Amino acid sequence: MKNILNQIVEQKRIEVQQKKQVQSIEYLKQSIHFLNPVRSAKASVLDESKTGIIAEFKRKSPSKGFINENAKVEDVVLGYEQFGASVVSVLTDENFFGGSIKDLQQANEVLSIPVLRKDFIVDAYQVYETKAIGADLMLLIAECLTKDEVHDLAKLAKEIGLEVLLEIHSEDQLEKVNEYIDLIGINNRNLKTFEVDTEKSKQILKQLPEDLIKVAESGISDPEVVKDLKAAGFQSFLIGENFMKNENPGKAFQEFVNQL
Ligand SMILES: O=P(O)(O)OC[C@@H](O)[C@@H](O)c1c[nH]c2ccccc12
Repeated sequence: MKNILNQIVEQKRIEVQQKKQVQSIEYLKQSIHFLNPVRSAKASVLDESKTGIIAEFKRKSPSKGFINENAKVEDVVLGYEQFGASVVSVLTDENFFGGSIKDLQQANEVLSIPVLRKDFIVDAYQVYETKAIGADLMLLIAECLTKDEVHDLAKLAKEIGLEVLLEIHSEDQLEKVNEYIDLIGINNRNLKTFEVDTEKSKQILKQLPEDLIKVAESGISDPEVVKDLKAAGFQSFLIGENFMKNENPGKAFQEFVNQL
């Protein structure tokens, strides 16, 4: 049986082919020349006046179903920013996460802090698109890409002025890290089985290159876990559902941060 990640990537490739028919890659390339330079996520995460948290806007997920279907982007992300988020992550995948490019653009318009495009990037077209919609950095998921694909997509991202977060969840994916990666995320959640294991993330952390910003991703709902991961050496924490499951995610974020 196919796991969820394979299904998502298969669907994504079809989606990208369809998009290319509607708007050519040349058109996207031209439109990015007029954009502002990126707000650096690396710098924002290291900024001591902020929390190091990458707070996520996520309406639904394959593991949980609907979390907060009708949340208003501006309200949520402004709450995140106001109470000390370093970066805001916005899901743009529609089929599996209920997100959209529009959600990201709306977040981007109101925020001063950097915006991460959270999607399944498998094609150069999506890298240009990420820049064209105004995101500051993009996610690459090691599990869905070969070493060469990670290299080529990350290199292109850097060339057009995007930062790159590479997500891994096992030691053997470390070989996919290259000089174009700015932040490395260790996913506590196995995307195939949905199990969460922060102890394993701490083990992998020990083997990461010194100069990369280290992000612990997924399944975090307890401020004590953030403290523990920080003590282990993580500089940043990607948290979504724990905030989004509340009617007022910005307020939930504030309450969480007060306990750090
Ligand atoms: O909602 P959580 O458990 O706090 O997790 C956030 C984030 O890490 C998760 O959404 C995520 C991590 N890697 C991904 C890859 C694609 C889509 C989503 C994700």
